[in-house]
Amino acid sequence: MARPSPFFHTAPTATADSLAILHLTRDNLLPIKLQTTADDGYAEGAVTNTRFGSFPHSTLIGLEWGSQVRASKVDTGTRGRKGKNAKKQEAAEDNGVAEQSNRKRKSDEQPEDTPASPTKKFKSSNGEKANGGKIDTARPPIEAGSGFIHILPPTPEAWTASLDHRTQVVYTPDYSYILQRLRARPGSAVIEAGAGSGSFTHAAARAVFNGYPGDSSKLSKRQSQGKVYSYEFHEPRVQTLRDEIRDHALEGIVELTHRDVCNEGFILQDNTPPSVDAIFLDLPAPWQALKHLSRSTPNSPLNPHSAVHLCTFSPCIEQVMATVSALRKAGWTEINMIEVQHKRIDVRRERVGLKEEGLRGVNASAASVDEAIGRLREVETKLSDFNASRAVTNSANREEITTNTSGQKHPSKQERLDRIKREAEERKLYKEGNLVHRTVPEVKTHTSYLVFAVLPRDWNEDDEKRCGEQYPVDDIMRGTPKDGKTESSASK
Ligand SMILES: C[S@@+](CC[C@H](N)C(=O)[O-])C[C@H]1O[C@@H](n2cnc3c(N)ncnc32)[C@H](O)[C@@H]1O
Repeated sequence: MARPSPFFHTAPTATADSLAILHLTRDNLLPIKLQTTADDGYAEGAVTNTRFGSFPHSTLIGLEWGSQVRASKVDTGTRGRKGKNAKKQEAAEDNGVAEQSNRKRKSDEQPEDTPASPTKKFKSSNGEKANGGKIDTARPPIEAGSGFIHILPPTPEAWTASLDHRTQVVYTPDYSYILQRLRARPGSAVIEAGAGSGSFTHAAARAVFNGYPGDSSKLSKRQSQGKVYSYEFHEPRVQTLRDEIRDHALEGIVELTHRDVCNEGFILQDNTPPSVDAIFLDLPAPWQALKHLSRSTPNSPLNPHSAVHLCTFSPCIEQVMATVSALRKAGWTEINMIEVQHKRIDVRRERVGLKEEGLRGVNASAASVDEAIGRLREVETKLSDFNASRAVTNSANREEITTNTSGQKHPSKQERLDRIKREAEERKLYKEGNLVHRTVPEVKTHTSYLVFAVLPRDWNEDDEKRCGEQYPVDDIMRGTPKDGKTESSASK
């Protein structure tokens, strides 16, 4: 029985030795492997350092997915006994992290308020730092109160948002649309070239997954094992993706081949061709690979029993034109081009008015003419009282409470802000204001043109004859199926 992939079978809680995604902010996610044993010298065991503080894995293991986790104070333990330089460097890192986390997030702030820091992300994506001495008994961690994160299960979407970018990647808005148009479903066989950073690979693997190799007894006779055939010609990328496929238990679902598909085609390592229903080409010159995607070439990688759906992903219109022209010449049909213009929509309550002065995330200008006039009157009265009384001559004391000729007490600005803050605690802020929505412009999606096409299955006179015998046209027109029953009697 194959080891289950965390992308297809997620335990209800985060377990040791499994992949988890730490959600730092909306655009900053960090993949880590949860460990029980420490190899980095922290007294608390394995620890992941983030800009929002340190997170011993013992505080993460066993949590339900989606839980909020507070940062902990960690003791560097044996890390402190390492070489002088390493010690210095680590101290600097620790100070940096602590300083950042204090500055960036008070314990009651939302992660979404803070912009992501891409430079930091992959430094800490390894999570744990250089090895120190092994620690067998981890010290219970103490809550630091400096920040928090959320722990998420691994999914292709979270992986895309957190993976180490070796290349431009295909983002979720694009690949969800592509996989749907390619009709990728459990049991499909899909070609993907080039595999690059493996973003599309994970999404495609989930789309086609219907069991592990060796479990074929669970499939019906008509079902085949879903599979992604990935190709990449850049050797270091192949090696990194191969390691990830192994770590994520996707071997058997994803078959990665180191090959230049434009020159060498889609033959697998064992010199056999795959037999696929769908093809996704994310290459600089996809039209050069089309000559290998014909039904007539020897060792054709196309499934002879079904129509084949194709998508190419190109950043410029010249590439699209070259691809479309090659597709037409090669007999592909239903050729069309799509550009996914994904927009993230921010929906929130917008509160406007003077009673919002000093509160966060509001527009504290007057909400109506009446409110503006009221405030002007207040200022006028205060000014005339001030001039009349001449009680305070020093401009620095103007904001102080004074008893004036009108007999009124004018609160200082600080008193007004304190009052507004007190009153806000009593208000149901989530219900107030106008519900507004705006598109967020900076959604991460590599805008490209998607060209789709379909290559129908080959059809000859024998196929026509066989089909005619199986579904006689005259009988169908008379409403008499092959077994002699009329449609109405058959449906009774
Ligand atoms: C934009 S990246 C693909 C990103 C990938 N789809 C993802 O979602 O992470 C393009 C990849 O195609 C690879 N490539 C370019 N020409 C190729 C060829 N002829 N055969 C195989 N791979 C190729 C490049 O090395 C690069 O890694």
